[in-house]
Amino acid sequence: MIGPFGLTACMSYIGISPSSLDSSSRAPLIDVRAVECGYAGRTILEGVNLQVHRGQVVALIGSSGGGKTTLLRLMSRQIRPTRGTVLFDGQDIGVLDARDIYAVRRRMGMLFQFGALFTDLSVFENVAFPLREHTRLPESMIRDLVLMKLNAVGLRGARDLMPAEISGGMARRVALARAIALDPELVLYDEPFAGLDPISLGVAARLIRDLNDALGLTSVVVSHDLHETFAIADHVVMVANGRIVAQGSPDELRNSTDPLVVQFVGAQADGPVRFHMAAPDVAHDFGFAGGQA
Ligand SMILES: Nc1ncnc2c1ncn2[C@@H]1O[C@H](COP(=O)(O)OP(=O)(O)OP(=O)(O)O)[C@@H](O)[C@H]1O
Repeated sequence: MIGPFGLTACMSYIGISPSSLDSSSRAPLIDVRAVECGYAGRTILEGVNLQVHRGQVVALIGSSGGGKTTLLRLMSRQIRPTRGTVLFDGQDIGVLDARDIYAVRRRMGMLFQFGALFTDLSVFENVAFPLREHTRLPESMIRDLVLMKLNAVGLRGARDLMPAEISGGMARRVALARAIALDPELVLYDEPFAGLDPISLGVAARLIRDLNDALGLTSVVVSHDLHETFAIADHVVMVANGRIVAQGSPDELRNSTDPLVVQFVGAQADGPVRFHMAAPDVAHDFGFAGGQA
């Protein structure tokens, strides 16, 4: 009989080290050091230092366009820093070759913005997909693992449904089951609550926390929903204008007097966080003389 979430035996059977269960290790799982990066020569993040400790739920918050998703992309080596290093479990992932980065990514689960399910596959097959892609497990083991993951998100009973037959909140939970199918050590979530009603949102948030603790995961969650995020995070990191401008426990951020934090947590449009993206002069764009904007 296999337990509710998956066993060490299953993990080693599919070749994954259950090292996340080793709480004796004090080195951070993710260590972002003095990183600078950007797209097409445009610098987005600058001087970013961030440690994600094992077992924690870390929330990345901040205004739109501040660089939160870019930070997740760095952690999963979808992009490389132009300066500085990103260490995963002590390894500089910026210098790994394709084979090694593939091995590292197997230790990460990702639920990226609007991470859609495959519409022509059942709920069961969606969760089975990474197991079929990345392992050679026998069908009976795949079945047990898929049902365990679906059970963990409360949807074992939905296994035969198609994505079109389930709600948005349920689809997000199936995507979560799929993200943890390979028993990752780290799960990266990009706006996992986007578009959910308040009840589904609360359920999804609680699930992220519970799965994190039950499976010995480490989670990084980008979210605009401060209420739910503060309720589940151990550590909150605020990213604005390409820099980390504040970090601490949810209470520390709530009680902060830093104008940037106060502006964001208090949802004020005006303040130190730029509302406008850098753009040509207003007078230039609208064709009138300077000084009249
Ligand atoms: N693939 C890309 N190519 C070029 N520029 C990009 C790319 N992805 C993001 N950017 C730019 O990088 C900046 C940071 O984007 P990013 O998506 O990291 O911000 P964010 O904080 O996650 O925003 P949001 O909360 O709106 O998702 C933005 O100015 C964005 O336009």
